[in-house]
Amino acid sequence: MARPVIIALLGVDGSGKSTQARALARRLSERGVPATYFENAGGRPLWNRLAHRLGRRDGGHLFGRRLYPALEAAVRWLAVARAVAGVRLTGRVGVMDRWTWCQYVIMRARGDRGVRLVRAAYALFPRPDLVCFLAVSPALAQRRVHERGIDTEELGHLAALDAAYRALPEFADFRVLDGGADPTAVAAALDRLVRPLVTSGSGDRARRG
Ligand SMILES: Cc1cn([C@H]2C[C@H](O)[C@@H](COP(=O)(O)OP(=O)(O)O)O2)c(=O)[nH]c1=O
Repeated sequence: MARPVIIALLGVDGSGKSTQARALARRLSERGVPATYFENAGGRPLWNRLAHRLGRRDGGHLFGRRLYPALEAAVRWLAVARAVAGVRLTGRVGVMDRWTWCQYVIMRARGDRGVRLVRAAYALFPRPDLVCFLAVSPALAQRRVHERGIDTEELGHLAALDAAYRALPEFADFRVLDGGADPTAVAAALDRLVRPLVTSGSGDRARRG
């Protein structure tokens, strides 16, 4: 059985990952390349809702600065494991909204300890065949998050996330797309990068090189 293709979209909150990843999975499936969208979240909205209910500011405030990142990393580990199992069992292309790096980045941006430990725990996950970083200015990201109306983001935090992505040792291997561009242009750019990896009628990888 051929190893299924995994495509990951990364970027700060509001960069358009979810919108673009969902649309990409849909386009691929419509074109005869069965694809599934996976949201590899760390459960932050859930933790925050729980915290608000218990009268705390957010998940970090409720669980503390050591336990909260561990909980978030564990939830994301489970999500990524489920996504990897999903594509391996079905052979479908996996379009990943976030990947392991998002956890390291959020921990670095918050100044959490334990990134090396989390990296070790995530080391068993495969490297996606294509990783796209949707680059947006913190101001645009903040505006989009605000308009989405689910949560809010500090400008400084968005800038710290962006910097943490760019500081990743793997960043040079990511394909950087202008996430602030018109969504149809972003989708077209994604399609151009994805096309050589997939063959119509199957989720199998079109072998490169
Ligand atoms: C991609 C995109 C999203 N949006 C909106 C849709 C969402 O309400 C919000 C955030 O997009 P979303 O795809 O949810 O971003 P992320 O998953 O990276 O957090 O911005 C735009 O207004 N313009 C765009 O080009």
